[in-house]
Amino acid sequence: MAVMNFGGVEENVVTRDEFPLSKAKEVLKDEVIAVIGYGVQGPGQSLNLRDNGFNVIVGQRKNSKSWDKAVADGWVPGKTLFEIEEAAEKGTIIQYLLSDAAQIEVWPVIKKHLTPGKALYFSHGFGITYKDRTGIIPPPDVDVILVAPKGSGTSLRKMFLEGRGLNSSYAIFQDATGKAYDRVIALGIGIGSGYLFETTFEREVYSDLTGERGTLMGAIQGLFLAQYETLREHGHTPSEAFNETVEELTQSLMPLVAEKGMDWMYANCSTTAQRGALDWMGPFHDAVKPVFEKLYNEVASGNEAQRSIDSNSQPDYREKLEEELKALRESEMWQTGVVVRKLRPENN
Ligand SMILES: NC(=O)C1=CN([C@@H]2O[C@H](COP(=O)(O)OP(=O)(O)OC[C@H]3O[C@@H](n4cnc5c(N)ncnc54)[C@H](O)[C@@H]3O)[C@@H](O)[C@H]2O)C=CC1
Ligand SMILES: CC(=O)[C@](C)(O)C(=O)O
Ligand SMILES: [Mg+2]
Ligand SMILES: [Mg+2]
Repeated sequence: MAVMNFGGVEENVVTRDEFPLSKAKEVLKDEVIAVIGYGVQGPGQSLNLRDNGFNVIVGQRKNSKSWDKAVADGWVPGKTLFEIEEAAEKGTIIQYLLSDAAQIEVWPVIKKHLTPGKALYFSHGFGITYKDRTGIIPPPDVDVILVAPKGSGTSLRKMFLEGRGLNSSYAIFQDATGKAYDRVIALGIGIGSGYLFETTFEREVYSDLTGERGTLMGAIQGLFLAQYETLREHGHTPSEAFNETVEELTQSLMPLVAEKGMDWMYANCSTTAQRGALDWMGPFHDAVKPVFEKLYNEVASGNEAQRSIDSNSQPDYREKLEEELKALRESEMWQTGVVVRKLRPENN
């Protein structure tokens, strides 16, 4: 484990140099890794593990779209693809990658097969941290570990195929065997993480729920829409409003931020833009800070988790989500986006 200085604060990180794939394979050579669930993280993690040469099987409900997808991805029924219970029985490491709500429902089945010495692996601190609400309380004689890729399972797979690596956090909740550290890091490297940074189950879920509701997904749409509406209400055309809100950000400016940070992006814009951005970042910060504070409190109190459990436990929750996504997709702003994307020269 390396101690690295992040802007003046020291943290533990594990890199591939220090814990190479060969070491990960040695650590896990006698393990059967059962990846339970084949939604978004399941495919990314299991395919990367398989391509990296680990002994991995998939557990998924039969007669589901995800089962058919697993077959299409080369998992073989009866050999490497099983019903959830059978996979849980065969696995010495159980990667619990059902949706967080489904994890509650299926828990009794998984628990039954958590015999001494096995490891239970999560990619979210949700089930364990909110145990009073999820009922997920593992037996004391198994390792309980976490690797949380910081991005979509789709990106985890895509970046792996490009020879890159998404970073992940890792945590140990319970070390029953004395092998939890080696197991968690080996799995983190095996699924294709670029590097791993240390956390706890609680800090992972609090930061993750805040991030996705905040800047990563919720806040960004709120911000985009507020600016788009303002421009439209003042007579600007859809293409002008969209380009000035979304397209320029994703195509030109965010890649500069990704490359060398915010000051670098600023420095590559006009001095007029720099003056204005430096003046207006304060008021925007002050306007949204109270919303972030409220959001964090809702996460830490468990209210957000409860809302997500309640809505995801409805039988028609997928249909309802799809309806809301459809409304987003059909809004003027995102319909404008469809046309704008088509106009990118590389897309035609
Ligand atoms: N989606 C992502 O990229 C990320 C997800 N995570 C975490 O990874 C875990 C898995 O998340 P996703 O891949 O998004 O899950 P998902 O929502 O795509 O669902 C995974 C699987 O659960 C199965 N499933 C749903 N309800 C079921 C039920 N009642 N009984 C049996 N199976 C059922 C589905 O068939 C699907 O294959 C969660 O803990 C999530 O928070 C962490 C980082 C990113
Ligand atoms: C992709 C990811 O890490 C999220 C946004 O936290 C999630 O899908 O839960
Ligand atoms: Mg996340
Ligand atoms: Mg999340």
